[in-house]
Amino acid sequence: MIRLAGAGKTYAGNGATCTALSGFSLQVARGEFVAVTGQSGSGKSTVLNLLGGLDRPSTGEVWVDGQAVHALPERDLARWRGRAVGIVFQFFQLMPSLTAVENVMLPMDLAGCWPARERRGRALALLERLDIPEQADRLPGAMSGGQQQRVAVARALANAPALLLADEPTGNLDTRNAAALLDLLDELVADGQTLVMVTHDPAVLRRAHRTVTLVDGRMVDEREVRHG
Ligand SMILES: Nc1ncnc2c1ncn2[C@@H]1O[C@H](COP(=O)(O)OP(=O)(O)OP(=O)(O)O)[C@@H](O)[C@H]1O
Repeated sequence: MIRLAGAGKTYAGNGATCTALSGFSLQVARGEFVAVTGQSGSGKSTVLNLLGGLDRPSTGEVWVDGQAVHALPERDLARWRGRAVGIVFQFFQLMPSLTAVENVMLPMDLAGCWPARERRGRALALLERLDIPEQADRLPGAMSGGQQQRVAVARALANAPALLLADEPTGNLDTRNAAALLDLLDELVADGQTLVMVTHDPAVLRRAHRTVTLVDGRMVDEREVRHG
């Protein structure tokens, strides 16, 4: 259902070109959890950016849930992304002036996916799902990092995206909060959520169904993870 086929990304600037990704192919099944790893600069974020339509491939194709993302005109890309993809970042990136429930409602308001009268209830249900219903009316600045990241996951799920993307989501959390967040992400995957995560964290790699390793923009290893 998700497919990168021969995807490449080259950046041009100052007369030099930089190849961030080269001939990268990956298929992710519905409900699968794939972790992408590799050293700094190896191309991990580029993979995520292509899957999320935040960037376009220089070569190759990107398919998400039947949509040819590489072929979408610029004007349709942001709209598609808002409905089909949820993204969680290392530094949460919540709107500081909005409460937790308002942050979660924002993607619904922007995409117009759900009837206006249902959005607040849906956002509250997601905060409940992420075990932080009591944070609904608080501002991000008054929450711990772990709580903020849960709000960010709830926000990413607001439009029931076909694909959840996460870029080092535990990178700014302590061990206990990181483990709690990973438990919640495990539960979402067990419920059928497709997840692609960039990470350096060995604890995350052990939880994935499959890991993909990049070196200098190329896949050098792909392996199934044995569980239990
Ligand atoms: N906008 C850009 N312009 C020019 N070069 C870029 C751009 N974005 C990424 N690159 C280059 O592409 C390569 C891959 O970058 P990418 O961010 O995908 O790596 P990464 O594995 O995610 O790194 P990190 O772990 O440090 O986030 C790097 O050499 C980077 O410098």
